[in-house]
Amino acid sequence: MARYTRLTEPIALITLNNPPVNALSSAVRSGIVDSVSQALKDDQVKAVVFCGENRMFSGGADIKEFSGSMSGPPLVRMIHSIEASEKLMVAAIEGVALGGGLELALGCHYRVANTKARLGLPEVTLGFLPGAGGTQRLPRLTGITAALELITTGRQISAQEALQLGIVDQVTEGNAVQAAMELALSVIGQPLNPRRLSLRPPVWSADVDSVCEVALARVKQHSRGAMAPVACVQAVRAAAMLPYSKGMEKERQLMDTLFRSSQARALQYAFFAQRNAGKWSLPNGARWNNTKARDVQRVGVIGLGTMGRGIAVSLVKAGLSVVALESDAKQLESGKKAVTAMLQRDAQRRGVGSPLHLLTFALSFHQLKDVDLVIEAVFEDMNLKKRVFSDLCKVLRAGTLICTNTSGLNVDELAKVTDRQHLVVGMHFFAPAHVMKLLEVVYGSRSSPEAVAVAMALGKRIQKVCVAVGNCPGFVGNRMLKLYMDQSLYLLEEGATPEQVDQALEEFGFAMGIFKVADLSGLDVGWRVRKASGLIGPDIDPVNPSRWRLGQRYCPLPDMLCQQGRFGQKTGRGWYLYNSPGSKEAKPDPEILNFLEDYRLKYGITPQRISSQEVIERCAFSLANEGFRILEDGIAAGPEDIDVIYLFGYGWPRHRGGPMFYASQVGLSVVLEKMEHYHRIHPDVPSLEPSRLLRRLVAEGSPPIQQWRNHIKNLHSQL
Ligand SMILES: CCCCCCCCCCCCC/C=C/C(=O)SCCNC(=O)CCNC(=O)[C@H](O)C(C)(C)COP(=O)(O)OP(=O)(O)OC[C@H]1O[C@@H](n2cnc3c(N)ncnc32)[C@H](O)[C@@H]1OP(=O)(O)O
Repeated sequence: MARYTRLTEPIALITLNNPPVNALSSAVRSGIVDSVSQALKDDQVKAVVFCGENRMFSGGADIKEFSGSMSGPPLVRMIHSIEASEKLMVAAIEGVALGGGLELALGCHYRVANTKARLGLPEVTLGFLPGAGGTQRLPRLTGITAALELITTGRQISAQEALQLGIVDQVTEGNAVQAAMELALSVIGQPLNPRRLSLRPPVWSADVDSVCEVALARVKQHSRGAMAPVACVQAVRAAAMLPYSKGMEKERQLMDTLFRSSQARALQYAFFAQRNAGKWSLPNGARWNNTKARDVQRVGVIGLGTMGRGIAVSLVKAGLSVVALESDAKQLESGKKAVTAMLQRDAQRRGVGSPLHLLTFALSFHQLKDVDLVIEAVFEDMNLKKRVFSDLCKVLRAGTLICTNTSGLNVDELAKVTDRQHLVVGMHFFAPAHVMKLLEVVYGSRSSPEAVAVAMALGKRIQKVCVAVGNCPGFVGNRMLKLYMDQSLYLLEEGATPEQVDQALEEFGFAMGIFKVADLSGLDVGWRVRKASGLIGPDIDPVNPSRWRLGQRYCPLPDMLCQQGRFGQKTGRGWYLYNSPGSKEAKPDPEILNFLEDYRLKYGITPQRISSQEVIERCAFSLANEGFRILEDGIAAGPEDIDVIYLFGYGWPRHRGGPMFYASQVGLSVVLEKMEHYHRIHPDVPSLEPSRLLRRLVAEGSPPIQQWRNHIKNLHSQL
């Protein structure tokens, strides 16, 4: 796990060997300790160079170990003894030096990095802080301001930036191990004390307190209730105010608290859930590792509205060649302008050449004849999409995949109009498609494993977090969203205000409350969908609309707002008031409060006091309850996939893991009890009835979330 090599020069090489990222597992730490002791015992060895196998220094401490009982040599002590060693220690950084990996390098007396290396302390993203001395050593190298920024954000930096900040001593285009050896030979014998960071005074900033206050205010504003960024500021402040040993005590204290927190558990769960999502599986047994994806080079994008533009930009940025099609010249021209401007801006920002040569704009389907895959992104209308699909079949080569960017329409129904049902899948992007990371890849009943593999691989290539999901109305994300939205609306009927609901959700950690999100997306979008689905029609009285549709409770409030032309931000009025159409600052609107009061009076609803706790329980538990139904139906392969969808597509706070993880943390029996309670009070809302899977998991002793997949398998095998 750490290989010791005695070189001909007076140098020993210690190679960390724990693929794929050389994480500092207990075995690796033991290997390092043994190797260092071997080097110290060998009188001929004057210097030690640390490096990683496969040109990868280290991805840090082994995150998997954090959920068990930690054994082996502690990282803090190991790094301390490396720093205190009487022999010269040099880190040769290639690939990445992250977290504990960088902390190990900071314990060395010199650091050399390859130009392509990336360095960082991302522990904050896992719910704690660089607890192996990173909060105390880094500020002593870079000064407080830079250390605060790096540690509180977890940002990874290039070798070049690391050199500018003083984190590495040398950057090389060539082999970092070779360069580290040469550096070692040139400094052997020089005093080591000045190189021991723990002995250095911190690089003082004129006013540590005010720098830390500013940092604290910034992290509080962005952290949405996450504790780790705040603790990171406190630890770095200690580095500036206290001697090293006291600073280390503070780091340890803060680490102890964070390490045990549910937030750290949630963030570490999210780390693995995200990586797990790529390991897709289908109910027929096809999986990521038994299905080959063929290569895609040329993609057609149909429709250059908001979604199509974002999709085209994402594809071109990843180096794919794109044919973008519109139905008329005017729309093509406006799409072309927008896509070109987005790509040029991006190239300018990143300091790279413009990729516009990869783009072709077209008005005729015939120009798509050579593409490997098409993504249809026309208006969300089944008949229109069907027309596009059958037109496509007339021009596409036999093996070309047809993907639909629908947010919830039936993929099987669309596939039926084609001559290649096995090559049809959904690719549900989220707006704005060039920014949002999530991609739901929707397999229909006839989609071939290869088609799913191709869509997943393409999604990964354009840097999306892809989740394979089954075909049902709304798929996973929007199917759950509907119930979340319904609950929020019922809360308004029962006495809450949009601000009150949003405030509770934002305090919980959502990036934005649901009513602000609705205003941003445009209330008319849902209105159109409800009209198309027959929920609103000529038989509904527009003045006194019924609160009962299709056999269950229905809230007509959003329809009534739309009738008043209140479509949200774009019209300057929605659930909130805006200074002008298009402006973003949402202000409470007294008109809405009167409107809600009149509505309750009209329907004889006595307003109740709604607590924040009730808002969270009804919204979050409804999401989880529907998540359980999705698992029962086999639409998602596991709870982690659902959580990834909510983390990357719906602003669920990462430090709460996702709705399914949250339910597991609150306790499944508590969630069951609450759902039973709310269903008793609101029997007209069938979705509040606890799902079968939730009941079953509780009956089986509420197993940890990592075991739910087995229970679901058993449930399916009994059906
Ligand atoms: C009880 C109270 C006690 C309290 C006190 C406790 C004191 C304890 C002190 C401990 C001090 C610890 C201080 C240090 C902490 C850390 O170092 S935490 C880890 C910090 N590092 C990271 O966050 C990096 C995470 N990894 C990445 O960002 C990326 O993986 C990568 C390294 C940049 C590589 O990316 P890519 O090539 O895209 O590959 P991936 O798909 O992401 O990963 C490949 C597989 O490797 C697994 N993996 C990656 N990193 C780690 C890791 N650090 N530990 C374990 N496993 C890791 C990843 O899950 C993938 O696995 P598979 O999916 O199985 O292939």
